[in-house]
Amino acid sequence: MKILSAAQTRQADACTIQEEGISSTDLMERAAKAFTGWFENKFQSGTEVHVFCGPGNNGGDGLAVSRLLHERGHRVQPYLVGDLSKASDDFNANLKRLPQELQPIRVQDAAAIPALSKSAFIVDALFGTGLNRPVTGLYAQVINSLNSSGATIASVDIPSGLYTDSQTPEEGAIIRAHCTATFELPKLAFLLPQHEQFVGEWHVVPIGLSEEFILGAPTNFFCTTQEDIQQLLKPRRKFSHKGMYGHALLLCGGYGKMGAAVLAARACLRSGVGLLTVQVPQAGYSILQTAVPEAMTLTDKNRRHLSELPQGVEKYDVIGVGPGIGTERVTKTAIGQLLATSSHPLVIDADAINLIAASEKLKAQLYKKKLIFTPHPKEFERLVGKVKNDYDRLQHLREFCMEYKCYVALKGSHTAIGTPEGKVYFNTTGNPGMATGGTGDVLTGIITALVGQQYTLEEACRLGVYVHGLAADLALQTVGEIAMTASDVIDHLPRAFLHLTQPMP
Ligand SMILES: NC(=O)C1=CN([C@@H]2O[C@H](COP(=O)(O)OP(=O)(O)OC[C@H]3O[C@@H](n4cnc5c(N)ncnc54)[C@H](OP(=O)(O)O)[C@@H]3O)[C@@H](O)[C@H]2O)[C@@H](O)CC1
Ligand SMILES: [K+]
Repeated sequence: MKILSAAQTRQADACTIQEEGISSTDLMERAAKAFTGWFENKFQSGTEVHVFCGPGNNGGDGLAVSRLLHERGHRVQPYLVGDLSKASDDFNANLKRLPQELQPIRVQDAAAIPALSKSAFIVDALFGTGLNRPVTGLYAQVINSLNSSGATIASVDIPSGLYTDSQTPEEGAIIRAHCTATFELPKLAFLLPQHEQFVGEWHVVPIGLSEEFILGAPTNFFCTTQEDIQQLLKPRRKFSHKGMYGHALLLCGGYGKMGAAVLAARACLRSGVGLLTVQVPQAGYSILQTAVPEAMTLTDKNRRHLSELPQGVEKYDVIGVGPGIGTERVTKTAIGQLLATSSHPLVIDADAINLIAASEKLKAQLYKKKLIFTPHPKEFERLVGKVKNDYDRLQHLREFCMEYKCYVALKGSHTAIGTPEGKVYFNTTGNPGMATGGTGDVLTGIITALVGQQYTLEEACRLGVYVHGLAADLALQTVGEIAMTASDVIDHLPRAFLHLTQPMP
């Protein structure tokens, strides 16, 4: 699913109106109906709803939503905030459509801002994608007052005051919504961790914008949906054997961190790899053989750390490296050898990233390789330097991937996968239960297995990240967020793959 800019969203709006031969008020009615349907589904009927409308079309949506909720039996109070001399045509059209018994309250100065109780429901329709400067003055006072009321806030399209696709200036007030229903496509701002407190839980509500326009609109940003993933997934062939699903090598584990190797290996095997060999320091031999009997185990000459590559390293289809390996000098040398000699796709995680980030010599060896990096934000900053904010991080992600022609799965609530073409795919599965030691090792194992099965590097990243999050979402139902461990994620990989191979409803 594409993510469009605010300007493109306006164009999509205009294009739809022209294509369908409808008026902009008709499209607004569609949007308001979609929002109202979502709102009623989410909250019980008969609730008292306070709808705050700004002067533009977002405010127009608010007025139409007020009328529709009123018709559905809710107690509704619309508010018209600020100077309405410049109100949009569709705002005015919907103001006229308000029934007699719905008298809007004008809020033209701070004294008129109502004090709302915690139990109230607020619909935030002050500003949408047409916001063109930070919100200050009376509008900011209203926003601050709504935020501090403790009432439940549902935003129309986007929390008012938040910029759709660029950094909101510090001085701008922003609604802190509990939930946001956005029209047709997700907005870039929703996918960035720095906006968690504003956007809350978000939902996309379709309003039938021109498919043709969306298809042709250029963008670098995408959200991965289940449908996208199901189209990527390759069924296993009837006349197949283990040789057809790749032989993966994992270089993982170190003294005191053998768990990382066990987790990566188990996840790799649960993700369909044909054969798996794991090379661990000598101290890990019995651990691996006992914990993961399906894997073949090789031992390093070093007792505690990775220090060498196995013989015949060319025979593997893919190599996953990093979980639990530490940053010893001997390990750095081995990583250097791997980068210098290997022509295989490499999945690089954890301390392998840290070692590369700290060495210009290793970095210089990254060119012309088939590489996937799976850093968390701290590891990513070690690679690219300090970032100023989440938009800056995205820009660094794109630049790094374009420079080294590599893939980076930058882990987070919406893991962002950067590609050599400068595209970014945001993931849509996963939950806070995954914020626990070892889940990253699991992801390394999954992606390594998928590359081994001949998925392209891009497919392996998108599918791997998605199924990793989906397994955690399925685990949520039995273990919950607090108790979730990385092993729970592995244990739910079978159900996650099954879920993806079942036909869409
Ligand atoms: N696209 C779609 O698919 C559909 C979109 N729809 C809806 O339309 C929304 C976009 O509407 P929009 O373009 O009228 O912009 P909106 O956000 O209401 O604000 C613009 C107004 O605010 C003003 N203004 C701006 N910044 C300001 C500030 N900081 N402080 C103070 N004033 C400020 C600006 O006036 P200015 O002073 O700049 O002249 C102008 O009056 C969209 O989010 C969705 O809800 C649906 O109805 C149908 C399908
Ligand atoms: K809004």
